[in-house]
Amino acid sequence: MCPTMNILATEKIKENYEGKNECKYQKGVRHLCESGITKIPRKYILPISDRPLIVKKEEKIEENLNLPIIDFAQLQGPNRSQVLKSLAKACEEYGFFQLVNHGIHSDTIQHIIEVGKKFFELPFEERAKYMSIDMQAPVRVGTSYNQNKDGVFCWRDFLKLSCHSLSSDLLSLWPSSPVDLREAASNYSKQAKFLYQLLVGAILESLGIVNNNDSQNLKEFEDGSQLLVLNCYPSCPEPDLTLGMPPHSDYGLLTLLLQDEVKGLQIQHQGKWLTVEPIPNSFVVNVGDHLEIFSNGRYKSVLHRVLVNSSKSRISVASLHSLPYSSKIQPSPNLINESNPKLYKDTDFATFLEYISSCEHKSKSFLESRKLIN
Ligand SMILES: O=C(O)CCC(=O)C(=O)O
Ligand SMILES: [Fe+2]
Repeated sequence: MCPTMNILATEKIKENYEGKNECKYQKGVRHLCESGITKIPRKYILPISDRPLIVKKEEKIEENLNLPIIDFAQLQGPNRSQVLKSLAKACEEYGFFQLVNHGIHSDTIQHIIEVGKKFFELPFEERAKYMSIDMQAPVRVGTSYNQNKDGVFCWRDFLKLSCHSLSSDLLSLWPSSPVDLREAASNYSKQAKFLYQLLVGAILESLGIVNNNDSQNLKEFEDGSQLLVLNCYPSCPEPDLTLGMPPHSDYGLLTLLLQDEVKGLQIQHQGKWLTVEPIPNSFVVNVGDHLEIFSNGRYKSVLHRVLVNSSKSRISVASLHSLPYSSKIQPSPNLINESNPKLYKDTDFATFLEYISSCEHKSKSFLESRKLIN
């Protein structure tokens, strides 16, 4: 064989090999781990500058963050105005808070986490029935952040369930295994939605927006979209080379996040990545891009990411809430005046979907693209 032919043949073999591997990675991290790996494949290795700095326990300089705590029971009682001030401060300074005494029973919380664990333990073929690369599919099992576009994959598998109008038609599309998934997820999502509605009312009040005829129809905030995302981060043999989720902000108004007892969530605060300490049965609540836009930049949609670890897998359940898919999202006219000019372009859900499906994940790029002044 002449040397050129030799090079071409080698290239072809390499292409085939990589093509085959690409296909393997699309099947998710659990599937990959089931083959008994001891090193992570190149596909998951981040460039050095994007890798997390994982601090060993013995070194004791890990930076943990106690997020502001909002006591939901207090918010509903005579101290409401005081709690609203703390809520506003948390949304301005951190974009995050932990919500305690929220009234959702710990059994409901444990049930959805258990069901999540069981789902990801199902045989690959069972989970694969729900795999789809269509970002708008009402039920979607997938991997990484945006598996259609990500150059480097992240160490996450997920199940996304659209919860818009929990009709029996919609529920029949949800996974039938584990047997109690539909019941646990619909029960949980209804309660999370109710909590969100009360919270978003408090957020609007904290912004000084009251329900009057001049303001956007506030019903839109309550009757909007909801997406439940069950995240599974399997234990990882080389956690310092990859991430469970890359730095990102959430697109919606508010995200209510449950995490199990394994830590991993980090938020960016004053230029540092700080680990959020899990509080059992509490929610981590964060401001999304739509709320930053609506509040004309007063409340911050903050970058966060997820670390993985070598000994434990981790489950989290995010309930993402926003306006109805067809609504326009714009800075509230109530918050704009001569000294506070409009800072963001109007947007809608379709624009967001178009943006994320058309570019590789680049941290806060969607929100940045909506800014009028950079
Ligand atoms: O798993 C976590 O702690 C965070 C998940 C997250 O950021 C998301 O689902 O958007
Ligand atoms: Fe997130």
